Amino acid sequence: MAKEASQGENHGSVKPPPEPSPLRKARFFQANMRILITGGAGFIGSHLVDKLMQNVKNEVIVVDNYFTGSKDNLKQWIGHPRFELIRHDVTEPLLIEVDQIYHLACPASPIFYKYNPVKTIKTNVIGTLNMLGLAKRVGARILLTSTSEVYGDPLVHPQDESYWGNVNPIGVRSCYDEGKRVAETLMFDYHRQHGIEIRIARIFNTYGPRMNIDDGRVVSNFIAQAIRDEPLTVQLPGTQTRSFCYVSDMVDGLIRLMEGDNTGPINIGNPGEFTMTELAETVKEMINPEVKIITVENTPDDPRQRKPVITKAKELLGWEPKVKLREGIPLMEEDFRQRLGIPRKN
Ligand SMILES: NC(=O)c1ccc[n+]([C@@H]2O[C@H](COP(=O)([O-])OP(=O)(O)OC[C@H]3O[C@@H](n4cnc5c(N)ncnc54)[C@H](O)[C@@H]3O)[C@@H](O)[C@H]2O)c1
Ligand SMILES: O=c1ccn([C@@H]2O[C@H](COP(=O)(O)OP(=O)(O)O[C@H]3OC[C@@H](O)[C@H](O)[C@H]3O)[C@@H](O)[C@H]2O)c(=O)[nH]1
Repeated sequence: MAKEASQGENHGSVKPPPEPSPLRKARFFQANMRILITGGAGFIGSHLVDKLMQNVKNEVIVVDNYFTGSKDNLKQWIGHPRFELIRHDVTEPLLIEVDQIYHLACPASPIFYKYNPVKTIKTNVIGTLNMLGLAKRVGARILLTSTSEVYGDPLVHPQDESYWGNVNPIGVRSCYDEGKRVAETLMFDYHRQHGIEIRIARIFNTYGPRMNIDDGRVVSNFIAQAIRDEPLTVQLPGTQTRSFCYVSDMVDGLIRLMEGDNTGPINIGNPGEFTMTELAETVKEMINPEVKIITVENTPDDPRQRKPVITKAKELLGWEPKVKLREGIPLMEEDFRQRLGIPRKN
């Protein structure tokens, strides 16, 4: 039996994991840890690279197809002897030797994941199968960045990991929501059938520097709009809620999950809950009190409420978020102002 503890109810019997590379057991030659990050040129992925590269015992390999990510996010590491960057689409098989896989590759902003929904499903299903196949061949541990969207438009509030969700299987968000649900299923089937060491993080809305300025997600939209003196676009009804986690807290949680003994799924998010109207008012007050707030049409199936229960993350990972929304917004504003070339008014 694998030693790690599965979360949730009965996950069935688990085969022993495949053998990792003999280098891991070498007595005299202690090799570096080789860590693959799929989607590492994106927002969360590039912050994860920064953190993992701080450990001189880590070698980091990023694969990305640059659909929503950019080499710019990794420019400080290009050419570093412990860093490699590969242009690759995870829907194609990948044959490399690694010890850990952080599998993030997938467009995350609704406007991007809805742009080519069939590709989004392929990325979640075929991409995750390919990464699990790689994990099986080389005996690597694999972490999937799943999402709070597996809870759909939740009928239970706040959401803990035992909730099975309320997802429309045929809606415009389903390519992402159902794609991630299948990805979680594949992770557990490879775990039970082949003994793969898996970790599943259910990430709640995350924000911070380096988000695409035209990413379309709410925090980046509001901050860019406030800086550009454009009205903040609250999608109706404005009473829908989200809970926003700062990216450094998120990266800390992901690494703790990877290094710990629990498969998950584990919610990683900040339980501070805000309506979109409250968020707009906060951004207005903090960045540009002159700016207008307007309401605009929403898109179908927008979840009405979302807030994580993080008891498991606290108890099993010793993790909880440190950065409050009012502390994170100025850090993101600073980054956006630099990239947009718009200094603060006096
Ligand atoms: N940011 C959030 O609020 C949030 C919330 C829940 C889950 N997540 C998950 O975290 C992960 C990262 O999200 P993010 O916010 O950094 O998004 P992002 O769009 O900035 O990053 C995703 C990265 O994956 C790459 N990618 C997409 N499809 C690919 C493919 N087929 N092959 C190779 N690379 C591909 C993109 O180019 C990009 O660099 C995603 O899996 C997302 O579902 C994010
Ligand atoms: O300009 C905007 C953009 C968005 N919104 C609203 O803000 C809320 C959040 O929308 P976002 O697009 O930022 O993100 P969502 O919460 O809908 O989805 C996200 O959830 C978690 C992750 O898996 C993904 O990053 C993404 O799917 C929604 O209610 C949306 O209607 C606005 O009010 N104005």
